[in-house]
Amino acid sequence: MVPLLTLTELLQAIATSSQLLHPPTLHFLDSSTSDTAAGSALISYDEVQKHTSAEDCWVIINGYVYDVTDFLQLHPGGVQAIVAQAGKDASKLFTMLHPPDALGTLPTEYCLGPVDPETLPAQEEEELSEAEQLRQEARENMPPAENMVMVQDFEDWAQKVLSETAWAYYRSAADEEMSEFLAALVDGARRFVLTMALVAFTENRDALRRYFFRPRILQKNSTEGITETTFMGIPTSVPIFISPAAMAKLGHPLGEVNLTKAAGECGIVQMVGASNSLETIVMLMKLIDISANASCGLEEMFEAKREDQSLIYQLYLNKDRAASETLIQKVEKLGAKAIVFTVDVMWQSKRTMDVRAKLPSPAEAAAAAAAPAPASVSHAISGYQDYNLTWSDLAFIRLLKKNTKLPIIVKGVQSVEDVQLCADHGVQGVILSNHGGRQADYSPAPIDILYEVRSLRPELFDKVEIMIDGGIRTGADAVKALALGAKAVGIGRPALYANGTHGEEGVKRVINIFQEEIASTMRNIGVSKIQDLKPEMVGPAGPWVGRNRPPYVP
Ligand code: HEM
Ligand SMILES: Cc1cc2nc3c(=O)[nH]c(=O)nc-3n(C[C@H](O)[C@H](O)[C@H](O)COP(=O)(O)O)c2cc1C
Repeated sequence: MVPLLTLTELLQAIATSSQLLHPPTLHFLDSSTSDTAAGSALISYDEVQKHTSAEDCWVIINGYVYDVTDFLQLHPGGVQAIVAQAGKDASKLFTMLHPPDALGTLPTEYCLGPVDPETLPAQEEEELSEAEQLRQEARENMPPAENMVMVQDFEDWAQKVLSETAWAYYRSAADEEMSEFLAALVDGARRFVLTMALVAFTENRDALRRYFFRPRILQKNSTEGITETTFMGIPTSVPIFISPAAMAKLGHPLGEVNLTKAAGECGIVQMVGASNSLETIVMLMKLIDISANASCGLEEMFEAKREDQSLIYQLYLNKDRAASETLIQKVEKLGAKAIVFTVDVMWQSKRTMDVRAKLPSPAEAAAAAAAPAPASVSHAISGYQDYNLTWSDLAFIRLLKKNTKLPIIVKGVQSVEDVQLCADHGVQGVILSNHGGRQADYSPAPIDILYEVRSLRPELFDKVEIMIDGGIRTGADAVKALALGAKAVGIGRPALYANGTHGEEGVKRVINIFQEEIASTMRNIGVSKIQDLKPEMVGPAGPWVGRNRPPYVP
C-alpha cells in the first residue's frame, strides 16, 4: 500500500514533467461496459461522496463512476489503495499506475454511469511537502537528455526526481542492501569493504569491474556499422536489448510505450514484460470470469512499434496452462519474434527498499486496521504463477514448443549445468541473469557465469545462444560480455531511470551512449566488427599467469 504522501509526491513528480497529463481516455467505452455507461443518467459528485468506506466504495475514473466495493479484496494493489480514493476522482492516479484496459476487467455492472461534470469541485492546488519541493527543483535544474554523458547520469538524476515509490521499486534488490554509508565507502575504498558488500545487486557491477581487456594494436579500423549484429536471428543496430521490466508508468505516464518507441527508433530489440501487474490482471480476469482476451497494455506496445521493429514477449508461466496458451497465441499473432520465459522468480523475494517505502505511517496503519484485511500482492500473484516447474516434468518447455513456432529463450539461468540442460531440452537461447539482484541474494553475477561457461564448457556457445543482463552500465561492460561469447546484453534499470527522467528521449539517449561507448571501446582494443571480438581479449584483472590465466587463452 502506498502512503498518501508518497502518492501525492508521485503525482507531483509526474505533473512537473513536460510531456504530461494527456487527457484521460475513455477506454472502457470500447469494451463491454459501454452499454451500461452510455445510457445512464448523470451522477452527481455529492452522490459519489456518500460511498467512501470499504463496505461501500465508489470512485470516479475518466468521467465515470464505479462501485468497486466487491472488487476491493481482489485488487492486487490492496484494499487501502482504492479506499484512499473512495468518493474521489481517481483518474490521474489510476492512469499512471494501470494499463488502459484494466477497467475492462471489471464486470459491466460496476460502472454506474457518467459523473455530472457540473458538480465536480474545482481542482485545488495541493501544497507541496519539503520532499516534493526538492524533487520539483531538481527536475527544473535537470539537464536535457543530450547533455547526459554517461548512463550513470540518468540514475543519479532519477534518484533526485523520481517519486519515492518509483525509485524504491526500480532500485530495490533482494534482502541485504548496502547502506548509503557503505555505498560511499565502496566508491572510495572498494576492495576494503568488498567482503561486507557482496550482495547480488552490487556484485553484478563489481564483478564486471574485475574483467580487463587485452587490446591488440595496429588493426585496421572501419567506420561503418561497427556495432551491427544479430541475435536470435534478429538484426540489431547495437547488441543491446531492453530487458523486460514492470511498471514503467511509475516513472512516466506513457510507460513502456516510451521504451518501445525508443527501441524502434534506435533499431534495437525490446523484451516486453509480462509485468506482475499485467499478469495479475489476467489472473483476476479469471477470478471474475472475464475472458483473458480482454487484457491489457500489450496491444499498446505492439501498436507503438515500427513495422520492421522486433519485440520479444516475456512470459511467467500460469498454473492454468490454458491462460498461458491463450497469451502465447495472442503474442504470436501480434508479431512477437520470440518468447522469453523467466524462471528466476521461483518465489517472492524480499525487495528491501520497496518494502520499506510501502510501510504505512502509524496513522495509516490504524486506518488500515479498521478495514478488511487486504489480499496481499504475493498471495494474489502466487494464485496464478506456477512455482513448481521442474526439469523432470518439463511441462513448460513442452507447452511452449507445442504452442508456438517462436524461438524460446529461458531467462534467469545461473549455472553452467543449467545452460547445458537448456541446450539439452532444445531451447534456442538463454539469458544469464539474476533478475538484477532482485531475487536470490548472493546469486552469482551474470558476467562470472558467462566466464565459467567460456572456461568450462565452450562448446555450449554453439548449442544455444547466450545473452546476459545485470549491472551493464557502460559500453566496456557490454564489450567484455560480447567478447566472452554473449550474443547481446540486456539493460533493465537504465531504461526505466531514463524513462522516468526524460521519457522516450532519455531512453534513446541511453541507447546512443551505449552505441558510442561500444564502438569506441571496440576500436580501442583493435576490433572493427562484433563478430571479431574474441574471448582472449578479455579476462580477470591482473597478469594472466599461473592460476589467473584463463583456460581459453591460446
Ligand atoms: C478502481 C479504481 C482503482 C484504483 C483507485 C486503483 C489504485 C491503485 C493503486 C494506488 C495502486 C498502487 C498500490 C501500491 O503500489 O501500493 C494500484 C496497484 C495495482 N492495481 Fe489498481 N486501482 C484501481 C483498479 C484496478 C483494477 C480494475 C485493476 C485490474 C485488475 C487493478 C490492478 C492493479 C495492479 C495489478 C496493481 C499493481 C500491484 C503490484 O504489483 O504492486 N487496479 N492500484
Ligand atoms: C523494476 C524492475 C522490474 C522488473 N520486472 C521484470 C519482469 O517483469 N520480468 C522479468 O523477466 N524481469 C524483470 N526484471 C529484471 C530485468 O529484466 C533484468 O533482468 C534486470 O533489471 C537486469 O539488471 P539491471 O537492472 O542491473 O540492468 C525487472 C527489473 C527491474 C529493475
